[in-house]
Amino acid sequence: MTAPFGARLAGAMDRFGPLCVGIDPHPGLLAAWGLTDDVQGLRRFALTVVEALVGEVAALKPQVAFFERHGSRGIGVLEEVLAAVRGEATQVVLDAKRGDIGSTMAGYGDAYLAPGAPLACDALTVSPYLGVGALMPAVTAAEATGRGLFVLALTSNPEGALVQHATASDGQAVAAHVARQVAELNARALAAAPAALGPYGLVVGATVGDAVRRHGIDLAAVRGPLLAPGVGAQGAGAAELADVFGGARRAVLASTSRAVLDAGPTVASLRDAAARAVDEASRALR
Ligand SMILES: O=C(O)c1cc(=O)[nH]c(=O)n1[C@@H]1O[C@H](COP(=O)(O)O)[C@@H](O)[C@H]1O
Repeated sequence: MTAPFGARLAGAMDRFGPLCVGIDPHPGLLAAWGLTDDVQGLRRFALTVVEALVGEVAALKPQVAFFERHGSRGIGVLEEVLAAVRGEATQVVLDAKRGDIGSTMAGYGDAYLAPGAPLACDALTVSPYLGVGALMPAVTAAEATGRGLFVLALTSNPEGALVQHATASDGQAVAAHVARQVAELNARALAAAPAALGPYGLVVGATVGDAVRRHGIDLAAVRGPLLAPGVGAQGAGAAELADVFGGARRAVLASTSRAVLDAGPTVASLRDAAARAVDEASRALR
């Protein structure tokens, strides 16, 4: 790979605007598209989204659960999706939210971040709730291959607050610690290879209200991309994006799945819906 993930993503955001579209083949969406809830339907759905949106949006984000529910052949379709987007300007964020003890994280690093891995992606979503430090083998794997990670900090679902807003022994919120530790990873990576964005991002839902301000989290100091799900089906829009991210908004990659996927099954209608979502995100985050 030529440039590291943060530089590739920054380039794609400059070119296509600050939008990531999720590939979430829910059974209800397969039915709405007139597809069967099986591997054939899954394949048609996912490859139609790829055909419609590669070269149109900054990132695509396949959600592994909707591939895994079809077993090994569903994973085979995920491999096809990743192969179809690999090397394109549109980046692939694989949404697997992996998080485990360090020795197991090395296995996830091999699965998703190693060169030549069938499931290799540009960046992987990871969960820090076994400790940000436990993610280090994945950081090492990402660093070796110019890939990236998105670490969950403030998730878009209301249930996340109990854990993420909890106060650690030093009086800081758990999410603030996650942000600080990811900022340290980026500072190290950017010292070695300067770029517009570091390779380690945070996930901060567009639905989190004033949580960033309330917990004194300095998102700009992270110097990495801020993946903002919750746009569309979960209720957030332009106003919420502008409000949650404030001065860090230039680093935001707004993320939406159902709000665009609902427009299928045609390539043209998906492109139109994505173009409208790109416009809305661009205006909110300008
Ligand atoms: O990591 C994610 O992408 C993610 C984090 C989060 O805090 N909230 C969240 O909704 N997501 C994912 O983003 C997608 C949201 O889908 P829609 O609600 O249809 O836009 C789903 O695939 C979720 O798993």
